[in-house]
Parts: sequence; C-alpha cells; structure tokens
Amino acid sequence: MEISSVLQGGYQHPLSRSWQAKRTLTKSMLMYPIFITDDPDAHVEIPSLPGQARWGVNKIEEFLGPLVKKGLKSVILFGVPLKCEKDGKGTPADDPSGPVILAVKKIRELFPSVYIACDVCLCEYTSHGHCGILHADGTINSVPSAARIAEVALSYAQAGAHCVAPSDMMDGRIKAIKTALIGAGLGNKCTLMSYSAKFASSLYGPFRDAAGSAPSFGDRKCYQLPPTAKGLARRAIQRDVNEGADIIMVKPALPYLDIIADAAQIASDHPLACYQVSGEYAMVVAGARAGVYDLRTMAFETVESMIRAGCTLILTYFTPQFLDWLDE
Ligand SMILES: NCc1[nH]cc(CCC(=O)O)c1CC(=O)O
Ligand SMILES: [Zn+2]
Ligand SMILES: [Zn+2]
Repeated sequence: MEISSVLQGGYQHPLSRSWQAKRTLTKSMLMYPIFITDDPDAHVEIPSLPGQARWGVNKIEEFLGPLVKKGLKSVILFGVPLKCEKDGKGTPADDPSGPVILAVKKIRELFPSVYIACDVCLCEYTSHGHCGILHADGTINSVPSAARIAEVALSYAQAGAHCVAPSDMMDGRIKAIKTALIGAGLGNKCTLMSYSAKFASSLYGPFRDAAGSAPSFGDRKCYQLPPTAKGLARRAIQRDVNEGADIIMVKPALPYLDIIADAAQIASDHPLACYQVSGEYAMVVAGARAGVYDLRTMAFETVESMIRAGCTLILTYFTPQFLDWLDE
C-alpha cells in the first residue's frame, strides 16, 4: 500500500475527527425564524411545521425566555396578519401597530442581547398574495415594488430591527433599501441581508400555510429563480453585492449547496447565510418519524453540509433543538 493512501490514521479518534472540519456549528451561527401573529395572546401550533407555532406579542416572553437562557442569539420575524385588511400594496406591512413592529419593540425591551432580523416582503399583506406590486395584467411592476419594499424595510429598522432581510426577489430592492436606510441615518445601524438567490421551490409549502402567504393566482416563477438557474443565481448574488447588501443568503439550502459554494466565492468578503426552509425541516422531521434516520444525527448532517459549503449563518427551525444538542 502506498504511504499516501492511508488516510484513516487522521480521523481514528473523535477529537481528531473534529479537527477535520474547517468550521463547526456554534450557537452564534443560528438564526431562529419565528411567526408573530396579530392576535396578541395567540399560541397556535402549525400542523405542517411540527413543533413550531404562531405566537402573539403578549406570549413572546414565555416563548423566547427559555431559549434565550439556552443561548439563543438571533431571530428572524415573520408577520402573520390574520385580522387586517389586505390590499394591492400591502399596506398592513408597516402598520405601526402590526405584529412585526410591535414584536421588534417587545423583543428589544425584554431581551436586549437578542439580534433581531425582520423578513421583508409584501406577500403576507397583499390581497393577491404576491411579493410585489402588480400591473393591471397581473405582472410585477418593479419600480413601485422596490420602493414599497424599501419603505417597509425602513419602518422595521426605525422600530429597532438590527437587520432587514428582503425575501421578495424584486429587482432593484437592495439598492432602494440601502439608500433608504442611509437617507434616514440608519446606514450604520441596520444590516441588510439579501435573500439573493431565492429559488422557486416546492419546499415553501408549510411556510405559506403558516404565514397565509400563498398567491391567490399564478405562481412566483417570474421573480423567484428557476431551480436550474445557476447562472442567474450567480448574477443575482453579484448584483446584490454591488447594490450594497451586507449579508448574502441562499434559499432553500440543502438542494442548493452548489449555489452556496458559488456564493462563498463570489461574495467572499461577505458573511454568507442560508435558509433551511420549512419544507426541508418538515422532510427531516418526517424521515425521522418514519424511522429512516435519527433526527438529531440527520439535523446535524444537513447543517454541517451547509457550513462545509461555506455558510456562517443558518436560518433554521431546528434552532431550539440545536441549542439543547450543542450543550450535550
Ligand atoms: N416571501 C415570502 C417568504 N419568505 C420566506 C419564505 C419561505 C420560508 C420557509 O419556507 O421556511 C417565503 C415563502 C415564499 O416565498 O413563498
Ligand atoms: Zn413574499
Ligand atoms: Zn418573505
């Protein structure tokens, strides 16, 4: 046997195995997606996302308190308006008494150490359920869409969000948001995390169910990227870097590890995030329940793959479990 063919000596021990990782999962790398609804006392389980719930603002202390004790560092908020009047431009998105703005203020007050990101999109708030403003023929009207998204992002930043994260995939929104933040004196107070390479995926099903954000007609294929489109993803990442994004994100995560690896090259000077989306979470949970694998082992394998591909920040519904697992 050739001397150079013997590799096993390098990873025969649990400790030497751990040295093979360039980077390992820490609590700081986890951002927890949470759903805040406009019934202030709500705690409603989401059947398609086992273990996750919609919470009202009055329940945030009971919900996040135990997690913060375990080392929760950051959350990303999704508003779930159930009572409001939706319209063509998503007016309730930046309602000062809407769930997101109230939750930002509440979390800052209750848990000053927690880093708060807000997902920014219109689909939860538009009557048609699309992520932007539409022309009369139902196609996306890009310029007013980017302007409206920037307005909403600014309102979250002004409420105290540490980070705004547009997930709408409208052209021009990164520049519009960055310009709005700088114009309001928040350029150095709020991070802009772009869902740069967000694909039109089947894996958002449970989320749309949870957030009530499914489009009322058509689909999102004219703004979210085609799953085959490596080139478009690379261009979108480069474009968002040029427009002033502070963090680049790829979404979904596991089926798009090649895009994450590309992003790590293209945006090599930026932190890189990925979103293990609702359908990925539901698949991992369902597989474990079916006896295909052990939940914890599989959850680590998925997230470690994302880290290996180049991510330093992972949005995952497994965050509460990882906080426990990382302590064991
Ligand atoms: N713009 C809405 C939005 N923001 C985050 C997700 C998906 C998150 C998840 O599936 O966990 C979606 C769904 C979609 O685009 O249809
Ligand atoms: Zn949307
Ligand atoms: Zn969104």
